Amino acid sequence: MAAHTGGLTATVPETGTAAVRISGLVRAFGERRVLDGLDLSLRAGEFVAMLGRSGSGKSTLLRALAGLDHDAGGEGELSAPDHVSVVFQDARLLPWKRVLANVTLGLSGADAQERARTALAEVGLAGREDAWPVELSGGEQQRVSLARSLVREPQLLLADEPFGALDALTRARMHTLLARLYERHRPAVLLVTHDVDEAIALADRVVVLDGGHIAADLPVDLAAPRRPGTPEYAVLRERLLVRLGVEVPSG
Ligand SMILES: Nc1ncnc2c1ncn2[C@@H]1O[C@H](COP(=O)(O)OP(=O)(O)OP(=O)(O)O)[C@@H](O)[C@H]1O
Repeated sequence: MAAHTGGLTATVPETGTAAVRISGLVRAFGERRVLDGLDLSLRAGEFVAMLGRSGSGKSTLLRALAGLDHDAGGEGELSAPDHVSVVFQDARLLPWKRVLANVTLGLSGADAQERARTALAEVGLAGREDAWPVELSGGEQQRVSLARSLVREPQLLLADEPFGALDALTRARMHTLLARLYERHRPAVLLVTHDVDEAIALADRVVVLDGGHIAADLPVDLAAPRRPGTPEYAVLRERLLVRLGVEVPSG
C-alpha cells in the first residue's frame, strides 16, 4: 500500500486487509477545520456509503483519499491503496476522444483495447465504442466513466455523488449496474451520496460525516432485496435521517 497524502503524515497499514485507514485527519481552510480529527477505516472489498449535510467535507475527504489534495497541510494519518479510481457526478469524458479512447486513456499493455471493450460491454455499451461522448445520454456517459474506472481494477473506488445528476429511473438502473459490477470486481468502495435510500440499497455500512468527523457508523444488516417498507428498513432510515438533522414526522 502507498499513501496519497499531500502534507499529511502517511502510514502503511499493518494488516493486509484494510483498504483505507484514516486516523485523526485534520483539513483546514484558513481557520476553518472542515475535517477535524476524522477516523475511518474500510476493509478490502467493503462498500461504505457516506452521507452528510452540504458543506460537511465529504468531497474534501474524497479528494484527500484520491491524492488530489496536494495542498493538504493537515494533521493525522491517511493510507489508501495504490490503485484508486474516482467517479464524479459529471462523467468528465474528453469530448474530442471517442468512447473507446476515453476508456483506454492512460492504460498500458497490448490488451488495453480488449480490456476496454470488455469493460464497455459490462456496463451495457457494447457497440458504442466509436461514438463521441456528446452522442451519449447522461446515464450512458456515466456508464463510460464507470467502465473507465473499473478497467483499471482499482482496489478502492471513490464515487462522489455519481448518480446525483440522473433522473430517478436512470439512477435506479445505475444502482443495479453498480451492485453487479461491485459483486464482480470487489473493490473497496466509498460512495458519497445525498440519497439515504441509495446508501441503504448499496452499502454494507453507512457513515454520516458531521462536525468534521464520523458522527454515525451504522451497518446495513438488511436482507436483499433491500426495499423500503419493512420495519427494519424504516428504523435504519430514520436513524440516518435523524443523524443528518432531518426532522422525521412521527406516526
Ligand atoms: N479549496 C478550498 N478552499 C476553501 N474552502 C474550501 C475548499 N474546498 C472546500 N472548501 C470548504 O470546505 C467545506 C466542505 O466542502 P466539501 O466540498 O468537502 O463539502 P461536501 O460535504 O462535499 O458538500 P456538498 O454535499 O455540498 O457537495 C465547504 O464549506 C467548502 O467551502
